[in-house]
Amino acid sequence: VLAGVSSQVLINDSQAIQDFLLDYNTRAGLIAYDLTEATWNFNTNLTDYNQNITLDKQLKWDQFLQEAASNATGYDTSVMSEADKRQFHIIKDIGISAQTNETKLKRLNKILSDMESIYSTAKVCLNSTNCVPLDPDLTKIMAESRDYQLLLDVWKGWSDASGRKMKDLYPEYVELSNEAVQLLGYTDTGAYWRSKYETPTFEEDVLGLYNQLRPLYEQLHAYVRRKLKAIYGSDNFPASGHIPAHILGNMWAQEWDNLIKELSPYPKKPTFDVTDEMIRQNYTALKIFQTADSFFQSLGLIPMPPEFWNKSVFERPADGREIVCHASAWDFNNGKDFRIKQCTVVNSKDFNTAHHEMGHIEYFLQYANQPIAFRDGANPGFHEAVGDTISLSVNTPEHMYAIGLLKESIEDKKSDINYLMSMALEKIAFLPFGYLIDQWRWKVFRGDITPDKYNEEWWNLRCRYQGIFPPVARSSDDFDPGAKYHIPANYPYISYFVSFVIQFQFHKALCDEAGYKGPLHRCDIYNNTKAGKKLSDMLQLGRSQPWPVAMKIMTGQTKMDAQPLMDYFKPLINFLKKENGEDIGWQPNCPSY
Ligand SMILES: CC(=O)N[C@@H](CC(=O)O)C(=O)NC[C@H](CC1(C(=O)N[C@@H](Cc2ccc(O)cc2)C(=O)O)CCCC1)C(=O)O
Ligand SMILES: [Zn+2]
Repeated sequence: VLAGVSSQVLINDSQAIQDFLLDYNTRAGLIAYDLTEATWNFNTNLTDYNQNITLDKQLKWDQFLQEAASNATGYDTSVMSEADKRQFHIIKDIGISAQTNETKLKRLNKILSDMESIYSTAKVCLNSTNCVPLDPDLTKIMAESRDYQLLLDVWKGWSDASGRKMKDLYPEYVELSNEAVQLLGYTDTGAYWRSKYETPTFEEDVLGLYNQLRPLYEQLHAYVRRKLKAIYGSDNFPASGHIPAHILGNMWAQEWDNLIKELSPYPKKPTFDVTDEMIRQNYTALKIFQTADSFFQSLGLIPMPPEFWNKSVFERPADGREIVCHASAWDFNNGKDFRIKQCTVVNSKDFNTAHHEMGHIEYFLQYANQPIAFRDGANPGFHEAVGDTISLSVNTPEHMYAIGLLKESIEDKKSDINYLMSMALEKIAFLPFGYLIDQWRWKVFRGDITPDKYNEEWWNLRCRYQGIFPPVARSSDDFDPGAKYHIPANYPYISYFVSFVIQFQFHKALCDEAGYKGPLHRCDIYNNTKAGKKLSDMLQLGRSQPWPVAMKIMTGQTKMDAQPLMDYFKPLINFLKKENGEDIGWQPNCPSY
């Protein structure tokens, strides 16, 4: 007997198609608002009560998506416009919400919620009475301490308090997530995540970009290694050439700009770190966001709306409640309510983070009139690049001088090198980290890395790509990937690697549009509404077109291109090549103890 082939007649009436889309957008907006509100309440007050409400709303949202995706298959896309075809495709492409087995879906959502809670409430006891969280305490120690052993205790303590606690949840998550996306025809979760780029050669493209940029990282790594050897003594540095993972000013060694005072090539010249001046001028968290908002407005972009100022959380609440301190930007899907949650500390790092988060909000605002299916970045890297592109202008000595956070701008070549070094310690240092996180996860989702090898393979990638190594032997009970927010929070990460490349393309494009002629690293598009218009023309598209269309609107061409980044840092790389000579590189494998 033939399997019951449903010979359903596809609906091809144009009015019926428009009615479906209108109904979807209306209902999706309301249900998404409910879920976002509940998730916000939970993230800003991590109680079981709030978790249960959030999980209940999540299930309702998943079931709505399943129903809409199922109904959408009843329509004949061959009679539709390209735009409507694209909407229907996205409406059907519902990811892990596709899991129709309610028990499995609830278990998957519970595991994800629990992993993020474990991370966000983890604490390290510095002594028998003082146990402190990552934000701001451990972050501050990792940034400011130069005590090798204290840094080691905090680094190990954090991994024990976070990653170890979720070790057994992760394999279960992987299995349930893969099973869900396989219902949509994806081979595994990594394939589903990569499909957001709509680029068949995406993995090769990012590998190509990484290989192009690797020489810049090798030069920076060699310079920093030599400087740190002088500080900590060469005993702690193995012959393999790796740097201990805990002495780079950051819990994950992903950005090294907290070491600028020790690493500045010309210590007698300014380092352009504005933290002290911000404190001297009594900057508050609110003033940081007002300053960011005024830059966006100077470009003619949309100002932060009243709800943003009334409902955002700009500081860790003082009432002792547990919250998710990891910064984030929220779109409540009603065209009016947009918020940032950030446990802001008054320093230059959080000043930049505020611009990064506001970049997300500006994107939300610019595409608010798009149908819900199109309210997303042209690709996930675009969403991450908006705020950072603005920050490339904001961080210039010229701009910091213009807003009174620097008493002087750059007056000579040495200061210029110091500035490029401070930017390289954030942008070049990040590249291998931004690349490797999802190399690990894509392999885990594919089954190329099994649970018994999770931690070993994590460190093989960290040793190989970052040229760092774990300062204490790792045990089979460790789960160091879980010590990095985006793993328990289930955020794809390659979007940041893409962003760190394309933000320099965007910066160059906007500087060209503004008629700027000087070196790229000194360009500040402040007050330039012509550049602002080019940016908003791209942002308004949201995800309504494939990202090469958005890239062409911004840069005149359709590809990711590392050249603007390499041009930006050229003077520094020349300096480093002279400084480093032949003392560069490291063995691919981790050093043995
Ligand atoms: C509702 C919701 O969750 N929304 C999403 C946004 C969206 O998808 O709409 C969101 O808010 N994600 C949070 C995440 C926070 C930050 C982050 O995690 N950054 C990476 C990498 C990095 C490092 C340096 C840098 O300059 C830029 C990025 C890290 O710190 O490792 C913390 C500091 C900066 C950005 C973010 O904003 O991307
Ligand atoms: Zn972001």
